Amino acid sequence: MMRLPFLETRFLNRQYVLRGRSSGASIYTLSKSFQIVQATQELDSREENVVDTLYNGLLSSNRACLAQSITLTESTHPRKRLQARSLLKKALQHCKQCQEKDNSYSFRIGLSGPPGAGKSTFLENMGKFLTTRGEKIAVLAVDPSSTTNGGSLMGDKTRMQELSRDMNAFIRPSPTSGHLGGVTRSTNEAIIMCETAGYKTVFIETVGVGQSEYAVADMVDMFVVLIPPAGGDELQGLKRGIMEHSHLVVVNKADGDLMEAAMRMQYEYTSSLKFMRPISPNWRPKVMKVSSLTKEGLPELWSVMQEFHETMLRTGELVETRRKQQRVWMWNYITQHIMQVFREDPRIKDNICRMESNVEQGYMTAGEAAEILLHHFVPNSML
Ligand SMILES: Nc1nc2c(ncn2[C@@H]2O[C@H](COP(=O)(O)OP(=O)(O)OP(=O)(O)O)[C@@H](O)[C@H]2O)c(=O)[nH]1
Repeated sequence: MMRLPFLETRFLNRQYVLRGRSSGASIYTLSKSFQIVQATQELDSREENVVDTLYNGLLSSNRACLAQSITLTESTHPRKRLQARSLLKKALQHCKQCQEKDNSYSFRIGLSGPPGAGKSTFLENMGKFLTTRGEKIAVLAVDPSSTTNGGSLMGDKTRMQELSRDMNAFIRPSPTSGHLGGVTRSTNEAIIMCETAGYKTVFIETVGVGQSEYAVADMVDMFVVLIPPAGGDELQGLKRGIMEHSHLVVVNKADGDLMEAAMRMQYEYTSSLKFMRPISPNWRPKVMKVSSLTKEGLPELWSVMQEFHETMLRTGELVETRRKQQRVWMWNYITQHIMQVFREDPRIKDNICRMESNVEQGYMTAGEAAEILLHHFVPNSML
């Protein structure tokens, strides 16, 4: 047994100690059979107190505790990660008990749409509509662009001002750092925290309609795309992707001079549905139009959303989809993390470019280059 600061490492037969991040934030043992065990250590009594206070705060729906709990899950500090894990375990147990007791499942809704489609206005007014009916709603923003430009587009603006003052609403801007994997992981965990705090309707909002936005589709029950009535060529090109991923397309700004264009858009999208494979065996995607400004169509839209939730619960599809999603995410995180460790490994880093060039120029097959790199990484592996 070998001791490392903060972490206890278990050595199985042939294992290699790897630094998970350049900051040395986490240390992993990698076994011969590629089994990865993240070393852990018990929480001390102060840390346990922190976790208990946050958990009790969540149960009493304390918004400050909810915000702190989410911040904890976003931390990459090893001690904080340990606390986050302990808190998440309690939170998950609580959610599971609620589900088993009265089959009460939260409703996770992904909302995407190009900039300017009216997402903030929509969430502000839909949110108010729901909170006045006594619902508790959470809005979590995910800004995939923040992972490449280091800043959050959505965090910069003051959005949903009225809703943010509403005691029945909780709004959280996007985490501003980390790679997409990190951001989506934080969002997954933030959803659990919100649900533990009694926010039974959780909106996950992303800017844009592209590949990274569709990642959000894999963490929600219902994926909704909000589009403006006149989308131009760009939106036209994305139409197929939008239709393939969405349970519901909402044409916003169906008011005043834009009403006619909104109707045309609704018709066009409805027609193209005929040529699409249904996204679910129990639900046929719908195209609706609303005005977030005048609030027209919002109650009808909510009825359809509820119909979806009820159908998915009744048929068991919601539970089944969530199970699949969790499995997929687990492997996504593992893959992302291993790739990061691999690329940053000093034995690999300097050789990557050379191997890529060898492969590109035909001096080596892709398989051979991969084998060489993997041998540097796990010298005794049976490749
Ligand atoms: N006429 C009309 N205008 C709307 C409606 N909803 C939003 N808008 C306007 O559209 C513009 C963009 O609205 P936002 O809510 O900021 O849009 P967004 O999608 O959140 O934009 P980003 O934050 O840039 O992604 C604003 O000027 C809104 O007033 C609507 O239903 N009807």
